[in-house]
Amino acid sequence: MTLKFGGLTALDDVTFHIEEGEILGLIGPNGAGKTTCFNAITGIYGPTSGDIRFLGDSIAGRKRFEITKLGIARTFQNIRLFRQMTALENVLVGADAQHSTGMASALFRLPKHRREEREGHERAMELLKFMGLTKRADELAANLSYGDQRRLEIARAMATNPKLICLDEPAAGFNPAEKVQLMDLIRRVRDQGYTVLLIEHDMKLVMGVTDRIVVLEFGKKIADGAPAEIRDNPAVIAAYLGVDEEDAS
Ligand SMILES: Nc1ncnc2c1ncn2[C@@H]1O[C@H](COP(=O)(O)OP(=O)(O)OP(=O)(O)O)[C@@H](O)[C@H]1O
Repeated sequence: MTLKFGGLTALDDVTFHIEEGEILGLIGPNGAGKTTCFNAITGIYGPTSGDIRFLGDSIAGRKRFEITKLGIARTFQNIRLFRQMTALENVLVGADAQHSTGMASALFRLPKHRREEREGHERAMELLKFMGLTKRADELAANLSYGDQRRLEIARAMATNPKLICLDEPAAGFNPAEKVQLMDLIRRVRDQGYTVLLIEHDMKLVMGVTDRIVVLEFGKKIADGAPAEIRDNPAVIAAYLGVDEEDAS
């Protein structure tokens, strides 16, 4: 796809694919187009030209809720939780995206709606448990620690029952020990049957957790391969020269 903002080409004829069940890393220096890619995949922007296909369907330019229903979920670089809702309620909002019953059955509390509500609650508690947040279920999201908020965002994304989950810099602000835990968590997410697309600046984390990596620079794809190939790729090394030591390590 190509995606332009006025005169600026944020994505220039970028092509890549994601295999079912893989953890794909999307990396590149600041401004390379990674978040724009996520925004196009999740329906925030439509591509200027080209196409995005998901399980055989074109999703380019579709509405966000349609894309969620088709099975793509995401987290954001800057945490976007409902801060005045509890952890559990945040996850329930995610689960609501998949409810098949509408307003009328909610108003009249029809049996199917009640069943969906009960199942949604059970699933939300399972997800909180998976994230190690069971004890935080009734706390306001705003009062959770930073790490717990990041994990809650992932739980909320998983609650929409996606096939593909897109994580935008999930390790931002984490210390090394938290990053190791996050790598383990991302692997466990994949092992539960989800496909994972990951934007991350921390090279150690990306190299350690992904099956394959796509590298963008100035809106163009400059490499696509296994972590070991990417690490030794001269174009990638050149793209990263001059960035912070932490990003390059
Ligand atoms: N809504 C927008 N309007 C105009 N320009 C935008 C918009 N969103 C992104 N851009 C521009 O598109 C380019 C790619 O930005 P993008 O945020 O996708 O990069 P990124 O690789 O995610 O960077 P970072 O690692 O800093 O998050 C940048 O030049 C950015 O300024």
